[in-house]
Order: sequence, then structure tokens, then C-alpha cells
Amino acid sequence: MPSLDGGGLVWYSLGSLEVQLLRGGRVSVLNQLFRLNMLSFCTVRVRKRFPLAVRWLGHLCDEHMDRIADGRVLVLAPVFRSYGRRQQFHGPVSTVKVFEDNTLVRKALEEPGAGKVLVVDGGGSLRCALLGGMLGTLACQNLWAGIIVNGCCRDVDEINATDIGVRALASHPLKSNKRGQGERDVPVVVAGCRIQPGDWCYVDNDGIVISVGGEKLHNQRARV
Ligand SMILES: O=C([O-])CC(=O)C(=O)O
Ligand SMILES: [Mg+2]
Repeated sequence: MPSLDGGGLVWYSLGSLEVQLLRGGRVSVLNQLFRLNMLSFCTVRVRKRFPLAVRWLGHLCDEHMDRIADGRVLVLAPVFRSYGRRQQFHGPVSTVKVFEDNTLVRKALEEPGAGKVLVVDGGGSLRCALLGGMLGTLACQNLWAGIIVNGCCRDVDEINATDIGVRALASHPLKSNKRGQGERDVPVVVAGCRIQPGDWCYVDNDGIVISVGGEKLHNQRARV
């Protein structure tokens, strides 16, 4: 499955390598130079898969204590469980506000994700699932970086086999309503924090951090 890096470039998995199609020119990797003759009319950039960064969010928080103190950086309350193959993800936020109805969640995930994180405020309902295996696959295909659900998900085994990052309160086997009610790209309050479209969201196994206004906290050149 393709994935996006912090600069919005698409990488395709090829075993332990990742490949990016270029229009032409030099083929560069971080440490080594490769030139693949897979197709005579295209040039590709190849890089080794990076292991997960260790203590990534912890380091970001340590570095930005001043922003946390004055509210430019928000740390969500630790109420989420982790699903999906992607343990770490980050990107600009898009939001959906719904209640026990996932029509707008599907609609959002049908759009190109372009590396964004979809924050679904489901009002914390624990009575049905707003996300399932099919929507997880859709999100992956449309290059969403991840989905945070203030509510439940289902088809957990399918989601866990998909290259997408998901955080949700719990799993629930029941599907939601399909009435088409809710709001898109409005401010939401999730896990004690007000999250707005365009904020930058960072997620790893330690938690979830929001940079208000979309100011990036990570080194642009590092792949995180
Ligand atoms: O259809 C739903 O409500 C959610 C679901 O099960 C899926 O995405 O596979
Ligand atoms: Mg399903």
C-alpha cells in the first residue's frame, strides 16, 4: 500500500524497500545511490524502510513544553486504544462531528486524504461503531494518514491488517445509523481538547498531540 511522507510525497512498499516514482533525474536514497531499471521510461527513488522512531512523541513534548504551557500545543487525555498497522502517524486535521451515524465518515474517507488525519467526534458514544474494516481500507487507499474516533470501531482484525493508523475508544460489533446527519470540518472537543480543521496532529503509542493552527513541530527533513 502506498504511504505519504511528511512532505506529502507518495512511497510504495517493495519488500524492505520503499520506492517513489520520479519524473526523471537523479535517484537518491539517504545513504546509498540506487538506479533501478524496472521500467525504461521512469526513474524511481528507493529508500530502506525506517524502523519506528523511539520516544517520538515524548521527545516532541519535551522540546515544546513552552507551547504546551501556553496552549499552542494540546495533549489529549489518554482514553484511546490503538488499531491498525500504523503505530505512528501525523498530518493536518480534518474533522467530522456525528452521533451514532457514520455516513459523513464514509463521505470524508472517500475523498483524497493527502496525508491528513480524520478526527471523528462521535460524542463518545459506546453504543455502535463509526468505523470498520471497509472504511479502514478506503482510508488507506485514499492516503489518509490515520483516523481518530471519539467513539467505537469494529472489524478490528481487518483494521489491524490494514496500513492505516486508528485510535478509538473501544470496539463494538454494532453498525451505526446511516441517516446522513452531522457536520464536516467544524471545531470539535475530543478527550478534553478543542481540535480544529488545519491543526497538526501527532500520534504514537504514547498518545496524541495537537499543534494548534497547524504549526509543524517535527523536523521537516526527518521522516517521522
Ligand atoms: O459499515 C459500517 O458501518 C462500518 C463497517 O462495518 C466497515 O467499514 O466495514
Ligand atoms: Mg464492516
